[in-house]
Amino acid sequence: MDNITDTLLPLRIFVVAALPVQFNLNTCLLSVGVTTIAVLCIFSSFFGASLLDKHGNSIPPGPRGLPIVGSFPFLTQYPELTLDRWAKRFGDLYSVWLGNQLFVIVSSPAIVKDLIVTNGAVFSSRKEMFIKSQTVFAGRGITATPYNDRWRKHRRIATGWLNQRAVDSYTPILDREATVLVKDMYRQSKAGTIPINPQPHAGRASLNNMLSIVFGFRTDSIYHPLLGQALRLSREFMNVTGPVSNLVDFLPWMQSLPTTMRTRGRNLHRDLLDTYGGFIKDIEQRMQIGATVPDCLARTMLEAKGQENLGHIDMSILASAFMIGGVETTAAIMQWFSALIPAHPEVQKKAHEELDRVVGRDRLPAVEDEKNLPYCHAIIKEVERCHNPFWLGTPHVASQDFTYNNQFIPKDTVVVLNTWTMHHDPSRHLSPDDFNPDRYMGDSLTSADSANLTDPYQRDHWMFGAGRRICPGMIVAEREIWLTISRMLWAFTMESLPGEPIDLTEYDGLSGRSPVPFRVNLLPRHAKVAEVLRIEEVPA
Ligand code: HEM
Repeated sequence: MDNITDTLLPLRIFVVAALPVQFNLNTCLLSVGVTTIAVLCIFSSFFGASLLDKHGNSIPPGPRGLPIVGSFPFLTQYPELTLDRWAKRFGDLYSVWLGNQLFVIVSSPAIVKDLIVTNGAVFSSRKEMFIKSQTVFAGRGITATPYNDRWRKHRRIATGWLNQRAVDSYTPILDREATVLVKDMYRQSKAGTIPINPQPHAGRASLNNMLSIVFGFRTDSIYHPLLGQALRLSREFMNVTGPVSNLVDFLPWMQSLPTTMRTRGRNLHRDLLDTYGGFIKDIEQRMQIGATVPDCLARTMLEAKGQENLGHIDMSILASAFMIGGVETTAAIMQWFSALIPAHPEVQKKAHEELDRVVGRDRLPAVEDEKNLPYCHAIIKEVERCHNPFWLGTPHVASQDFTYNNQFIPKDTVVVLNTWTMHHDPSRHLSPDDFNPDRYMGDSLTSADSANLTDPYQRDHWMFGAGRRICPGMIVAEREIWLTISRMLWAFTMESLPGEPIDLTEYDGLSGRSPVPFRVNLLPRHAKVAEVLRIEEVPA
């Protein structure tokens, strides 16, 4: 195919897509179709790249979508379920158009490995989305940065703070927050006599861990105003910047218009700088007057800012990426755990038996106990398989043309890991809709180690992404989740309330997901709970 035909192909795709619309509607609406085609002619240049490689291989098949907006309208609610339906129809590698942007959706571990891991040099970039990269992160932010030197620098700083040795050094922080979580739940539930909503407790445990690591301080109560503010910022970030959160990213002509989405993006940028940039300024001032500043990421960045050429916005956005990436995520797993366990008393009973046998009732489970508590370890993996907070992860981008098994993936294509489909593949996970931790018995690996397995079908799950952009916070996240969940299991029997079933299908959030608010009864399991937690008295 010659170049002219190449350039016109997207237009043809559009015209084909537009035909059923015109056919079904009355002649009055025909003019809408004609206008739409005219508009598309103007924007057809945005499709830009050729959709065939030099051997004539075309892009993977996929749903046709609607004129102009492509498949966007089908992905605004429960996108993971729509992607799963399409995977069944179009296969493990298929194309989706959102506005002028081509996405390929990858639904099999083998293809994830071939593309994202083995060909990591090609598939490790990010699309500079208008809202996320340009507006909210102002061209910075490790999560959104293309595969370039700036990303390498930020990734090096992040890994320095999140590697095994670093995580070992601040395990006392994670340990303290996990105990505080259980104590606060015990107190707020008045020793199990009134039901509570676990959400603020999970949120504060995660927030305090990240605040301590990034800024060297913590909040002292679930009513601290920073908790609401931090959770609001994370949620707003997930809602405006998710892979299919807004059409403005995919329709460039909308980007100069004063849309609500653009305003939200700008406000979020301002709020992140005010909040997290504000903490950095405070720390810098304290350092300038020689006050003591605890060891934390912000101090490290300030000390290295000359050498690393880090400006205030760089530091604020990197800190924001930690606060956004590290709070809502781990908190969501704790919440899904608290929502799932009351519905599975048999799972809870087995975990309690294991904890009594291995840890006993005189102390809380610790980091070292994990290897001897395979069932509790398996519960966590199963929660993560069933309720990955990010079904669509953070998409990668092809930085050059690539042909895979005779299917063409043009440069700048966005590549999405369809983790819902991979987590529910019955050939990998028998009866995938069941919550069944037994499926992970015998898998003693951490998720960080599991991600390095040669056989991608043996990997536990895909919650942390894959390849060179894989979540650098895995080690801290896993340790934090282990300490909080194993201690909740140790301390409480968790029960739902009569007449108040916990909804396990609905969720809050467009990109990051957590359960809709619910309450549970947390009954202390034995008389030693208060003693071990050193709770003198519970307020009446
Ligand atoms: C349950 C907890 C978590 C989940 C599910 C999660 C998930 C993810 C995913 C899916 C990605 C994208 C990976 C890819 O591109 O393939 C990611 C990236 C990232 N995560 Fe996490 N994450 C979690 C916890 C954390 C924590 C605790 C931190 C920080 C302390 C963190 C910091 C980051 C950063 C900085 C990136 C960007 C990496 C890059 O683009 O190079 N995450 N995370």
